Amino acid sequence: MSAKHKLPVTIVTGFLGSGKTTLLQHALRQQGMQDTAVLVNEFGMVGLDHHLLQMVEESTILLGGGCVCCSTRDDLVQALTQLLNRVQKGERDVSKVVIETTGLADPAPIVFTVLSHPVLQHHFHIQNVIVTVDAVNGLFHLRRQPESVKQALVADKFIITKTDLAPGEEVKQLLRELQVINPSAGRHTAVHGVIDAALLFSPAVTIRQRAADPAPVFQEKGTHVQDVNSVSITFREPLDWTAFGLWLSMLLHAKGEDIMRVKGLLDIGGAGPVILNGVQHIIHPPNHLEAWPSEERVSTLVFIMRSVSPEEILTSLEAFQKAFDVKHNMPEMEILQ
Ligand SMILES: Nc1nc2c(ncn2[C@@H]2O[C@H](COP(=O)(O)OP(=O)(O)OP(=O)(O)O)[C@@H](O)[C@H]2O)c(=O)[nH]1
Repeated sequence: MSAKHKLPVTIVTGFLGSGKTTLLQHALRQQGMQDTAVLVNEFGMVGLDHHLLQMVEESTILLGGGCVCCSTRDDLVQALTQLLNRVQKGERDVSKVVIETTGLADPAPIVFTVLSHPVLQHHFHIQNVIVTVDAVNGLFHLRRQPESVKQALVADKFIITKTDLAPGEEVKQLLRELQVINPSAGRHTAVHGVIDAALLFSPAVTIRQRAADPAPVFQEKGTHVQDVNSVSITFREPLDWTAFGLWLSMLLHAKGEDIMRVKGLLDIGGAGPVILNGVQHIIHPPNHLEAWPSEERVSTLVFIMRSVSPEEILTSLEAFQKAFDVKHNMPEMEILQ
């Protein structure tokens, strides 16, 4: 396959909760995006993003649990190889591929995998590395979370999200820091994911040799997850939304900086679930879905945190239930990773 016939791959990365899924949901609905194959990778075994993306792109593939940059590159190879087979047999029309990474991924190994794999390198090329940066938490993440800096370093385009929630001066400061870290990357803003897909997916002009360098890939393999915990809590009966909200607010108030991400698909008694989205201490307005994505109607809550143990979360929940006499709803906990 000649270079010009290789399928373009766009990697969408960005720190936890910075708006990757929101950006893609919006982009995939636009004209010219119909033949896009989407691969989603999530930290922790419970994937929720693919449910959201499936609403716009029915063939969204969820890569296995863990982080695509260190533990599941084989999954990535497998998923791309399978996709290639289907395209070659004429079973699928695909004009581009999008890989949404976890919020903790180092995108360099993903780029390296595509560029160096003996089969993939002949059929795919990396067109763009898009990095979403949350205007509210971006500076904090760049200073505290090494993964956030690694993502910024390989960006072809920064998409600054949530500028509706951040003061203009903070946004300017964030832009200045990004300029210092990676002056060659383009910088754009998107509120609630609204951006022209043509601009988002236009080929990057930056040079990628740096990201394709294999050396850091193996040195850094897996290191970022060392002090990160992830836990999934399920409830088999509908939740009391008010009591639940109170508990979560109290928990985030106490541990705000160390709980990096909360995501939930919650049964609060309606026809469909509520999607809960928290980033650091901010809980975004919940999204009510009309129907459940699968037959099982179970509330799932996923926490990703640094320096907080899964047991602390469960103990806090149980203490709250006891103190407020919340009946039923005994949680089941599964420690991920
Ligand atoms: N106000 C506001 N909220 C936003 C914006 N972009 C995203 N959000 C909200 O931020 C939350 C997290 O967004 P996601 O798109 O799930 O973020 P993500 O990067 O895919 O999250 P992970 O996959 O967990 O890393 C959701 O509640 C979004 O609705 C924005 O520009 N403005």
